[in-house]
Amino acid sequence: MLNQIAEKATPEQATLTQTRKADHLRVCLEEDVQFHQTTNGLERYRFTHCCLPEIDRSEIDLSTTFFQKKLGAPLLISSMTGGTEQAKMINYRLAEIAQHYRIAMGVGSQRVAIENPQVAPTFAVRSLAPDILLFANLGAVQLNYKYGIDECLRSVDLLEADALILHLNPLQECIQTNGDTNFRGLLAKIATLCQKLPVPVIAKEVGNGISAQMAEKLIEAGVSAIDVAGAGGTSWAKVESERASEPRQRRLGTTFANWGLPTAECVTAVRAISPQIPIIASGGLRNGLDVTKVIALGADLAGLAFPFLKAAVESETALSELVEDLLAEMTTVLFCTGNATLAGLRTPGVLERVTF
Ligand SMILES: NC(=O)C1=CN([C@@H]2O[C@H](COP(=O)(O)OP(=O)(O)OC[C@H]3O[C@@H](n4cnc5c(N)ncnc54)[C@H](OP(=O)(O)O)[C@@H]3O)[C@@H](O)[C@H]2O)C=CC1
Ligand SMILES: Cc1cc2nc3c(=O)[nH]c(=O)nc-3n(C[C@H](O)[C@H](O)[C@H](O)COP(=O)(O)O)c2cc1C
Ligand SMILES: C=C(C)CCOP(=O)(O)OP(=O)(O)O
Ligand SMILES: [Mg+2]
Repeated sequence: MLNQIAEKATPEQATLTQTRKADHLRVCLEEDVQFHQTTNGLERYRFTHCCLPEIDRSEIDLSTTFFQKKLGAPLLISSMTGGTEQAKMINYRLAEIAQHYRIAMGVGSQRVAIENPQVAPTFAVRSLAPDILLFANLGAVQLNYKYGIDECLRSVDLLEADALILHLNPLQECIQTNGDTNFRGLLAKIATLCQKLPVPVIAKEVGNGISAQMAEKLIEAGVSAIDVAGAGGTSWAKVESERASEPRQRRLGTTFANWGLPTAECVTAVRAISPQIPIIASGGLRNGLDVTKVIALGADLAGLAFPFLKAAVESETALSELVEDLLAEMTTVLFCTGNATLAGLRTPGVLERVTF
């Protein structure tokens, strides 16, 4: 086992990965790395206001199911962190809030724990959140860098996860110092993994979006859900640009700062090619109005990363206030569109494209 690890990561590499994890938290929290020119696209949609809802607001039900698990609301704390002491504190706080409100949660890439098993406890949140829908996370590209079913299984087992998220981040790896940019032949490897892994595989971008064409290929390969992670929120070209020490590499990041497919476009396009595939919408969702809009557009779950990070580092109170605000906003949308449940949001005419 130790030989196997040594073969896949030198101690230097393991330390570099841990430093990168710390950098990602610091840069996201301290620098402005959000998209500005490119938006999530949801401003193009408006709910049709209902002046006479004929329902009691207190009876509105936000619950839903995803992968056969019941959730209190269609919310996911998107994959973010692990591998450092600060990451551990963040993951533990996130897990406690997820358990309290019965919402879904992902952890950050577990590559850092494959390279250095000592940091595995920074991810191990299952005991704090025994009932939640919990997602493991690895980069798909690692399948081209000696990772296979064993590393995927170890990541899933560490969390007792309900599914494995494979992140697809070609732009980020281009800007990242020594990024992993051999993406050749990955679709076939993803297909093999989907067959062998005992839990579902979810394909996820990191903020540049998944097109209908690529979603079709991933579904064909056997993934059980798509997290579009579109443009409009955290820009990973900006994050890696901030980390880069070489001026020309920084420039590459700023040139591509606004690259990607807006989240709203991804959700509508992916839903159009597959009526059944479970869709997670994420990328730039910042309030309960955004969440209900993506549900109305055809998503099954809505993921938020940066807002949960900001609240988690602030306090447990900030985290519960964030969730309470999201729930109040979602409830208000249901009430003011005359719907008692989320299903009603997909009724034709409830969400309209703004035409003027
Ligand atoms: N984005 C980056 O990381 C960096 C960008 N640049 C350069 O800056 C220019 C624009 O960069 P680009 O990334 O494409 O665009 P940005 O996403 O940075 O900005 C686009 C627009 O958003 C506005 N904006 C920027 N920051 C904020 C903020 N914190 N809150 C609200 N609005 C904001 C700007 O308005 P306003 O003009 O009023 O600021 C601008 O109109 C380019 O020439 C780029 O090369 C250079 C270094 C880094
Ligand atoms: C600090 C931080 C670390 C992240 N790390 C990961 C990761 O390890 N794996 C992954 O799939 N996505 C990762 N993401 C990306 C988010 O899951 C999400 O796709 C992206 O940030 C867009 O969502 P947002 O606009 O709500 O932040 C990370 C995001 C943040 C803020
Ligand atoms: C941070 C995001 C958005 C995705 C993963 O980034 P990394 O490229 O640092 O992840 P690993 O190589 O450690 O898997
Ligand atoms: Mg990587």
